[in-house]
Amino acid sequence: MTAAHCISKSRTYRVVLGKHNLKASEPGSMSVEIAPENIFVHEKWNPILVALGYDIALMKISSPVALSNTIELGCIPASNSILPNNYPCYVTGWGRLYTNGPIADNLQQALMPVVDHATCSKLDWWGFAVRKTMVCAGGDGIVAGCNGDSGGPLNCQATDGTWEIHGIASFVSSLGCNAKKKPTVFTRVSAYNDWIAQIMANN
Ligand SMILES: CC(C)C[C@H](NC(=O)C(F)(F)F)C(=O)N[N@@+](C)(CC(=O)Nc1ccc(C(C)C)cc1)Cc1ccccc1
Repeated sequence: MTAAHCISKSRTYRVVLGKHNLKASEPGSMSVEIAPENIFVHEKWNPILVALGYDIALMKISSPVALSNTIELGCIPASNSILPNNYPCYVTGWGRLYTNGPIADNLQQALMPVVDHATCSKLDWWGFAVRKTMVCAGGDGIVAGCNGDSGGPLNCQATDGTWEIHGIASFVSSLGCNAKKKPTVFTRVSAYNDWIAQIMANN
């Protein structure tokens, strides 16, 4: 699962599993080529109307993957589950370490509390650019996702200890990744359970 805005017709993709340092060869990792017909971008995604949402895509891995201590599953949340304001989640990714900075070699993680829709859609926050099909996190003016984190997960631990992927990194402010009152905006995965199920059932 990734962001629709990461997918372009002119590129081919491979999924790399179990990675930590992108510059090292790591025994616990493996990579899988993805054929174009196995990439499913939400049909309502519009790259010039990012604010409408639908920034979600799925890739089907053709061969089974062995789970290990470096390759584990993240769970899809229950349909329409909404996390409360300040719920602790973590953004992870190899995106820029700060606005216009270098991308990370090692996978980074950052604690970013959820910002509820009521707050995130305030006029001096994201206003109408954020929909209920999105989830916001961060916005403290310090910690944020940044470009290159696109398509990455917002990881939130459920009360039973399982890790759920509540968000797919969609956008940050052009004023700067960690602009105050501009939390990182994620596609809310729990808004797309039916679409995900339909794609998986038909492919
Ligand atoms: C490709 C765009 C549509 C989404 C892209 N997303 C990301 O970088 C992500 F957050 F997912 F990691 C982004 O935010 N790109 N920026 C280029 C910013 C951007 O385009 N943001 C944005 C914000 C809102 C909207 C719509 C919802 C009004 C569109 C784009 C990153 C950036 C930020 C600061 C300095 C330099 C680069």
